[in-house]
Amino acid sequence: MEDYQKKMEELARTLMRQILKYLATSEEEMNWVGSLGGASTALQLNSYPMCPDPHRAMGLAPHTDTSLFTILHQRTSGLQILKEGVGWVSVHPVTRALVVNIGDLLHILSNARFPCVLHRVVMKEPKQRFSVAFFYSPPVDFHLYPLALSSGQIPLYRSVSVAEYVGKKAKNLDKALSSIRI
Ligand SMILES: O=C(O)CCC(=O)C(=O)O
Ligand SMILES: [Fe+2]
Repeated sequence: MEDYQKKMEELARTLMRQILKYLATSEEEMNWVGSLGGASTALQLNSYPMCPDPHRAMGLAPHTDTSLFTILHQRTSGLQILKEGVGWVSVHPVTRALVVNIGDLLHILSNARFPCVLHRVVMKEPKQRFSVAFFYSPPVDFHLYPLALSSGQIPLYRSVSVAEYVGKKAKNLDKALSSIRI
């Protein structure tokens, strides 16, 4: 497990660097990743027991993750994401592939260019489900705000510390993002 967490930390840092490059973040703002050496990470093992009548079983209620992003390992079906204009779409496991779910903090940081994804777990099959979620976030005292705005682009969100945002999310799950909207 420790080894897996270390590998995920390396992967998350690489991904974060690529995302910031894609967003055309300035040199100064890029230093931000350096400071993510002290990123806050968590590994969560999820188990969804088998239910003989899957129609009566609830997996995981719809939510967005509070992280920058979450790297998910899954071997059985059940995960669904909400696709705008389409509805709930299943994300089936692919051998040797990981799923990356964008969370609220990257949504804010990227000024909604990397939108967070609403997802849930449904237990349609009479089969136990396991998943391993690696949450990648800045340190709790970190203040984040929309980065890499070109001239004329307006920030959609005000600056917020990770701790403040986590508090808002705990109080008001689905209204946290809109509560910091400018
Ligand atoms: O089990 C899953 O695939 C979803 C887990 C998840 O969304 C979470 O832990 O936040
Ligand atoms: Fe999640």
